[in-house]
Amino acid sequence: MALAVGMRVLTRSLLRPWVRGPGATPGRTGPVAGGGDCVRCFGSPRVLVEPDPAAGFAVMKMRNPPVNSLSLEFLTEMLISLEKLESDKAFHAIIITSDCPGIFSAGLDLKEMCGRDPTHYAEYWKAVQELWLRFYLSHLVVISAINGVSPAGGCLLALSSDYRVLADNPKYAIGLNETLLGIVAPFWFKDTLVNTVGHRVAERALQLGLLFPPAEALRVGMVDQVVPEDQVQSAARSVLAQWLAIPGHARQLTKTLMRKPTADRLLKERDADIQNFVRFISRDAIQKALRTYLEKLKQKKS
Ligand SMILES: CCCC/C=C/CC(=O)SCCNC(=O)CCNC(=O)[C@H](O)C(C)(C)COP(=O)(O)OP(=O)(O)OC[C@H]1O[C@@H](n2cnc3c(N)ncnc32)[C@H](O)[C@@H]1OP(=O)(O)O
Repeated sequence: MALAVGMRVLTRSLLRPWVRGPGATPGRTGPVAGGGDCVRCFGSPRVLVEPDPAAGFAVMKMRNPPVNSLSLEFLTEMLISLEKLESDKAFHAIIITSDCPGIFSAGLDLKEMCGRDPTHYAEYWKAVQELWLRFYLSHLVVISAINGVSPAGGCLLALSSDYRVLADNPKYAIGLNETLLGIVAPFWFKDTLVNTVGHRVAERALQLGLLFPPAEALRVGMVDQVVPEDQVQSAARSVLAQWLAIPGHARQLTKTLMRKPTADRLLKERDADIQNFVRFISRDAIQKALRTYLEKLKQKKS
């Protein structure tokens, strides 16, 4: 409920210029790759959308510095931008990438899961579920141009897309590392990974909390392509051409056929999954583990 209200308010306040249409008042302007201003860009404080309606796609850039952690506000803004693009017939695809150097996304925001009350945990988890459901089932082609490290929730976001291009930098590891934090990836994180890399690879990766460097990620099928760092965006654009050449209705129905059973598992148990999360995350031992982990991240600097 709170999420729905939040989304309505944000939609009205942040995206109005685009709602009037690309031919009318331009949206927010900003620098784009290759120089110049992007007169049609729109978005919100944490999500910049660079639309190319003539080519049928938009680039969604995550910019929630320093690490694109998926806070409640950030999740909400991403959902709004996705909804906007989905409801505009000019768009058939999005490329999701990061505006934070070296980081695709650090995953769920640990501060949303630490030292808060059960109502907050429930609201947050519902937003996390919603993000996954919407990206996983989007009728748009979703390509991830992964230009940084992407642990846990960052990896889940990438796994929810249809195709993943990863920059070839040994620092850009990707994986579901929840066990390293002393927490357990929920069944729908696990299902998404199994659907991508198969049962055996997922079983080992999940138990050990493995973060795969690019060559390994490619080998196990966690990503589809590894390219030199300066070619991630162009490679994502190139691959889009192949996806967009397929008749849209056939591709969309096939995507639904492949993914709906996995999404339905969560949809059927959504409230129970929220209750489980709230119970689990509220435990003293889990709160202590998260605090210790956050502390370790801070100490790393000194
Ligand atoms: C049933 C329960 C299931 C719950 C499922 C959870 C899934 C998740 O996604 S849990 C989150 C898992 N994420 C991680 O383990 C990543 C943690 N972060 C890192 O490893 C590193 O930050 C990085 C490799 C992403 C980046 O390293 P870098 O050296 O560039 O930056 P840092 O100095 O480490 O961080 C800067 C700043 O950001 C804070 N931060 C980092 N990650 C998170 C996060 N996930 N949530 C909130 N805040 C985060 C970090 O503490 C630093 O903060 P300060 O500047 O205040 O010290």
